[in-house]
Amino acid sequence: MKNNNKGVKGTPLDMKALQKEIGGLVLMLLALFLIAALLSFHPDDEASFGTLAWHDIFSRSARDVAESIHNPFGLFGARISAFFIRSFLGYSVILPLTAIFLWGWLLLRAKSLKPAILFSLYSLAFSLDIATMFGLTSAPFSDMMAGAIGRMLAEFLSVVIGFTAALVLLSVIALVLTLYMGQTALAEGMRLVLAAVKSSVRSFAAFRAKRAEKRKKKAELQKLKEKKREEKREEKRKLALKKEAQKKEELKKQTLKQEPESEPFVSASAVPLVTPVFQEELLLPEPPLPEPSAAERTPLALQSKIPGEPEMIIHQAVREKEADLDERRLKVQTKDREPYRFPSIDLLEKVPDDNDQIDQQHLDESKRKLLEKLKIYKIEVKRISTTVGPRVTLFELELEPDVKVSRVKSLENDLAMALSARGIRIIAPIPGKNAVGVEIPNGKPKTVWLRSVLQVEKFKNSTMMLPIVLGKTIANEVYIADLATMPHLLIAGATGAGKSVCINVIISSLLYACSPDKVKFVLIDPKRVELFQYQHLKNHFLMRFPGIEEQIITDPQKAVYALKCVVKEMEIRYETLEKAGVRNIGDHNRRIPEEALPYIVVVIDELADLMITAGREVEEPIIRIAQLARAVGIHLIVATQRPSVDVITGIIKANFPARIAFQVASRVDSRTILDGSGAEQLLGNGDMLYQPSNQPKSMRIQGPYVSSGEVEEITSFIGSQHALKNMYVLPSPDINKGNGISSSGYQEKDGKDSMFEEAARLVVTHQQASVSLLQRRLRLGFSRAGRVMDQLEFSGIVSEADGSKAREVLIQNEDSLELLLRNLD
Ligand SMILES: Nc1ncnc2c1ncn2[C@@H]1O[C@H](COP(=O)(O)OP(=O)(O)OP(=O)(O)O)[C@@H](O)[C@H]1O
Repeated sequence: MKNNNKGVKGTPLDMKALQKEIGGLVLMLLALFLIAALLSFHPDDEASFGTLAWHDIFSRSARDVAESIHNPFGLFGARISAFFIRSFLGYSVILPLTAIFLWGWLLLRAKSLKPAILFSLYSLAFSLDIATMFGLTSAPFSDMMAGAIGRMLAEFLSVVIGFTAALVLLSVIALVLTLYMGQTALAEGMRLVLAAVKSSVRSFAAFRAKRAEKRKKKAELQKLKEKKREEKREEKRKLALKKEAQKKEELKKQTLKQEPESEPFVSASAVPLVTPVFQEELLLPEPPLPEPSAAERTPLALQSKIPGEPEMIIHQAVREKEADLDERRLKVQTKDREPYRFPSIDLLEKVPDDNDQIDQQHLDESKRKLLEKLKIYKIEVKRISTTVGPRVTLFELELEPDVKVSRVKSLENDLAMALSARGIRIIAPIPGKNAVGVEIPNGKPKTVWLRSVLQVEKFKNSTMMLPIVLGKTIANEVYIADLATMPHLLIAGATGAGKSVCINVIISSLLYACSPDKVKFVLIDPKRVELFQYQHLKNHFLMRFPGIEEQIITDPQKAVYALKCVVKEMEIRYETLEKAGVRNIGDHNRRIPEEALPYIVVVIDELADLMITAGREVEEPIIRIAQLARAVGIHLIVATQRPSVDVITGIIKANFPARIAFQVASRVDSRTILDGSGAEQLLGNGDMLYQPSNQPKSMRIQGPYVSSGEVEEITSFIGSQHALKNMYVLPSPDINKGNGISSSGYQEKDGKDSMFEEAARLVVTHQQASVSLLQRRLRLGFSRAGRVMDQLEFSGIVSEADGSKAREVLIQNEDSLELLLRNLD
């Protein structure tokens, strides 16, 4: 017989109800998420994810972009809200989203869906009406209320029935909807929504209370277990002590039996043991630490072993093979048949005689304090090995198997206090090793001189394209990186920490390694004082810019121009490579050596100064170069003393995988630069953490020191030579045609957007220069409209952007505009 049990769980009917409930809950949560993301819309987020496609949302670059996102729902929330506001119905979409919530609620409660259908229709009609109304107006916030659909409908209506009739019609529709439908559907809908919200809040509160109760119970259970375990341990200990005492007693009896006539002598081990404390008191003191003799101090790779302490192995410092740089061919002939001489190494000051002796006393002292502190926290160390670097010593601690690595990491501040030293850094664990690293500053820090790191075989025989010496690692190894593979470098750190010295070292390395045919520099120095010494390089290494005299750029507006010239050069180079049928500059130069292209190194010493004055205008070309220039041999070195997210924006960071952090004020600053802490513990004076683009962890390096006197010597030596006949002039961003790599996909004419002239006429007719006007009237996307506005500014049609103030239209009437457009042609 068939059982018709409708109410029993597990029947098909019940499953259906469950599915509906789950569906309802999902709809409610989705609606709440979308509403919250929409209300958290932040206009700056669009700039951050501007170049990130939807499908890149899980990529590595997305993680960096996500850091600069203001929307609390992250990248996804930011994109969704921007989609609703820009491409859909603007904020008016909130009503249809509320309708989704209502659907969910009614499904969950298994109620009739009629009110939801009514409310959906009403909300859709009402939001379309409102969005179109805002689309008709040009109030500052109207763009955000209308969205693309509202603007499109407004445009259509104003063409078909005119602006006034459209406004009247829409107002009447809104009134009718509010008065008639509103009384029924809206009232009902709102009542239900309110009921749903109240009930959700109540359920959530109940859920939280339940969880708190559960947690409390769990904690009590844990305590009970711990107590029992402790009791068991105590019992075991007592038993062991009892056994030990019995053993001793027996031993004593035997001894007394064997030596009845001997002198009464009480040895420490023969004393009957009553308590473990007594036993500890009777232990003989450890022999005093032997003073290290002079002979012990000198050899490297020695071992120290103090009874009761883990043995210490001192690693031998790497001895770099020296080489005389002046032995190579110093005189070469440039492409335009001018002789060129490389600077001699003798232009750098002689390195003071520095002995390699290890400060053994400081080493032992640091080790003792370190172990003492670890002992307090019950962290047992099996073995220690040390490597003495130029500024810090690395203690590698091999821990007992049961010690957690994270415990040592949490002691960073306590250890710093115990050793009364700044600059203690804990690496837990050391990558690839079963050990924790503790870096402790040396008692007597050593300066690493530029001459000493250039005079090595590694540099002399380097096959790198653009070798730059970054300094010495903790093992005293000279570290050379290839700028050509980096391919761009971000340098950040507090003022006075060593950024400028580092830039001088990098440029000097390149001057010692490359001829003027191989590398050229674009130097941008908004601080005006850092790079002026390189003026001497103007006839050999510095790029020229069309229309401006200066070769070292200090003015922010000229910096934007110079960067745009570099972007143009990059585009032309792409065309050249395409024509030659090669993939990168290396292949091109090998295939057509007579037309070899020089590498271009763009140095910006103080990005913050540029970002403050030129903002997005400067960010845009930097990002374009950073994203595309690697294959064509253009490399950026950007330094800043302000490691904040408004200077190192997510998108800049995403495109500079190789970074150097000098000492910074806080952990937050360190994170901004390196995505991890550590730079706040650095010592200044060239002590850096270098994050290579191809490795997950940063490494500590001591940067070399080069004085401004030495830089002056090198540059004036080069400047005193015959000027090159053919100087490299960058193309003007506007004059040259062609755009081989236009990533935006829109047509360009003479470097300008195809809508440029129409946009110019529009802003002059309306005497209003806003990006939203261009978006609305010319149906351009947000970023394209922004670019067109930049072109209008560059052609002198509108003023430059000034914070929140609207731009001014600089051309008063259409006749003057036509004249200007003809001249631009
Ligand atoms: N590698 C180094 N070795 C030894 N001392 C150094 C090193 N680098 C920098 N210093 C010392 O620190 C001082 C400041 O360095 P530098 O001018 O490079 O700092 P900065 O970070 O560029 O500062 P700012 O942002 O104010 O320009 C130098 O004058 C020098 O005395």
